[in-house]
Amino acid sequence: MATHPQARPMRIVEQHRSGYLVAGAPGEAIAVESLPDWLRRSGYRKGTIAPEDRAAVGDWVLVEDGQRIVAMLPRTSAIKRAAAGEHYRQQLIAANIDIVLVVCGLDADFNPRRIERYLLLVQGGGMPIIVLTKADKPEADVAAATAALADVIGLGVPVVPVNARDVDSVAGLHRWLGPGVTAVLVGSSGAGKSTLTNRLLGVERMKTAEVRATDDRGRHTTTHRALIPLPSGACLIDTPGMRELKPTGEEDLSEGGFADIEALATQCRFRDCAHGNEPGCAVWEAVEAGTLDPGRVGSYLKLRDELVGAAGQLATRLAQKAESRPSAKPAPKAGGRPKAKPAKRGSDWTRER
Ligand SMILES: Nc1nc2c(ncn2[C@@H]2O[C@H](COP(=O)(O)OP(=O)(O)OP(=O)(O)O)[C@@H](O)[C@H]2O)c(=O)[nH]1
Ligand SMILES: [Zn+2]
Repeated sequence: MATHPQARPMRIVEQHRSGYLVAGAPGEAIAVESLPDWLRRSGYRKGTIAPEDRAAVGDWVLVEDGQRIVAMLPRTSAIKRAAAGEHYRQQLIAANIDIVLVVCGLDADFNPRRIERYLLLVQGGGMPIIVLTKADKPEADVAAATAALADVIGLGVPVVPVNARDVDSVAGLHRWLGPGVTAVLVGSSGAGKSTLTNRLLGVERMKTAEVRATDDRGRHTTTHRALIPLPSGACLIDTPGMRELKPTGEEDLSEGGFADIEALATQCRFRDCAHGNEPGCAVWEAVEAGTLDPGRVGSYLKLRDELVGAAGQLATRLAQKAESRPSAKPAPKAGGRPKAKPAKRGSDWTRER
């Protein structure tokens, strides 16, 4: 800010291929020019800015003359995902998030495994709160759902059953959505994210969230804004990118919804226990003792394998990046090493504790 005394801090409320919409106050949406570096195609070439280092919805930037981004301010948090495609890429979905509302319906969509997966994938992106929508439906069984989520609840994650169509019912969420708080919604299609957004906004349809944006060709397009100010003073981010999360390889299984299994794993006889059929596996012993749900172990192992795959791709990408650098600096350590334990299927269990 000292470098750009004329600039004003503004927040990214919408991201387009050609640029950004920013706001300095609720309701604003001003099209601004992006930093030239952010428009350049990223690759392994020297000097290109990685996609995760460019501004995303929720980022604060410095804007000069109300039309040009001149700098990005440091982030407090970020939610990333691995982008789809042949090459490993990270994609930043949203930045500066305090609260993650994991939305799941208490209907046929209810799936505690999916909730655990979301909890893992959004870690580091804010405090999670599980919102169980459709609690008003006859088939909704709040007690059974709460019981199925006992392990996650035990980790301190709040669970709030609501009727997302009812303003009074969602009012319980306001205690987490005070002024200055930024929340993001995740959950599968039909879970009730738009319905919940409308009730939190207190209006019908997402009309107030619609803006008329001018793109660089001067055309007007009506878009759904990604960052929506709520009457409570909080901001709600609802981006399509949140709807399909893939692990980046940087997630730490011990910090997500599987912290209890990771803690158990430290008790396994072999330090590199893959929790397959190794003797002395504390994880399977807990299943046999009836204190751990085998279904959770199954989804834990599946996610762990996905993480190992993603971590391998991430490491390859970082190595390529380091190689393409002219000054042969050593590869960056942070983030380069997969945090997920390698899945050593059928390892020879040599490293006994
Ligand atoms: N009875 C009842 N119906 C709900 C509730 N929440 C959502 N619905 C209904 O479920 C359907 C899907 O809700 P949406 O809000 O569109 O779901 P979404 O998560 O935004 O879905 P996508 O936009 O596809 O990601 C709509 O018909 C809603 O009216 C609820 O708490 N109770
Ligand atoms: Zn084990």
